[in-house]
Amino acid sequence: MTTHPPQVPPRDPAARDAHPSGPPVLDVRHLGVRYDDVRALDDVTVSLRAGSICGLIGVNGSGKSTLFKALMGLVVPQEGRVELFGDTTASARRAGLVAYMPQAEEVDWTFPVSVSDVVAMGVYGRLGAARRLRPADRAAVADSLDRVGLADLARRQIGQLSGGQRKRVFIARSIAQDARLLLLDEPFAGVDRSSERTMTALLTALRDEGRSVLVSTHDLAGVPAFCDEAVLLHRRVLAQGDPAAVLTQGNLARAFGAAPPDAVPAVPTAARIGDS
Ligand SMILES: Nc1ncnc2c1ncn2[C@@H]1O[C@H](COP(=O)(O)OP(=O)(O)OP(=O)(O)O)[C@@H](O)[C@H]1O
Repeated sequence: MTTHPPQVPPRDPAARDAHPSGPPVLDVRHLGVRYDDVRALDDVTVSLRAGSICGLIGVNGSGKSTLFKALMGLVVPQEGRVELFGDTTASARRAGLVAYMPQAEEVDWTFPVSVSDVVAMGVYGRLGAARRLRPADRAAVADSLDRVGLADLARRQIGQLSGGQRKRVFIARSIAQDARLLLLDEPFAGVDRSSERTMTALLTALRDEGRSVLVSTHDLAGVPAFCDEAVLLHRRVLAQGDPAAVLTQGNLARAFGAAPPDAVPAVPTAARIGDS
């Protein structure tokens, strides 16, 4: 049983206006990443301003996960540079400014930690040498779990949660951390429509607080309503900007080989794109 599932908030332009565009929170210039002879990213230039949600779209193998890993310093690019909040990734991570949710299969869910332990990892960075949770830290953990509707599951082992609940635990951890930039690699993969709606509502609320989100997704039809910006990736950036301008038939045809007829934004039903 979960508690207090967040409601889908209406889009609030006033809240967006409270966070005018300033310096980018994420600034990637001419990034190139190779794995031996596989060129995963080539001359990728992307930026994201504060208080916006950017959808990262591309077929399997187009380089989305590699981009997240390069942003987190988990792969070393051969070309170009990454700046987060005008500084290096290492500095942004040390300052707790950035949180990363890898794809589910990259996480060891059998690790013997509770839901609450995982969320508490978000506050460890700001603890002193003793690394002991203070009352305020425990309150931050509890509040974060409550916010994602998982307070009742705090003591459960992380592997005993459903796929959608696990994703919400990661979001709770980033809330406890007070991260300003969330990097989410396919958070909607394998979750049902209701859980997806719960998560998009949460992320929209976090965006309205001025946080920024880069999120990879195969749910093209959901992008225009959910995202402020979109990036279409196919090893290179094929298009970026306003979702309606990015998700054109022509751009989708370039990204997916042929534009999937049910994947264009005008179609109300959600469409998921598999391997090309
Ligand atoms: N560790 C690795 N070693 C060698 N090649 C890799 C490695 N990781 C990824 N690749 C290759 O790099 C390219 C980009 O992979 P990446 O995982 O970034 O794509 P993706 O867009 O995230 O795919 P998906 O949607 O399937 O998650 C692919 O050709 C992939 O096979």
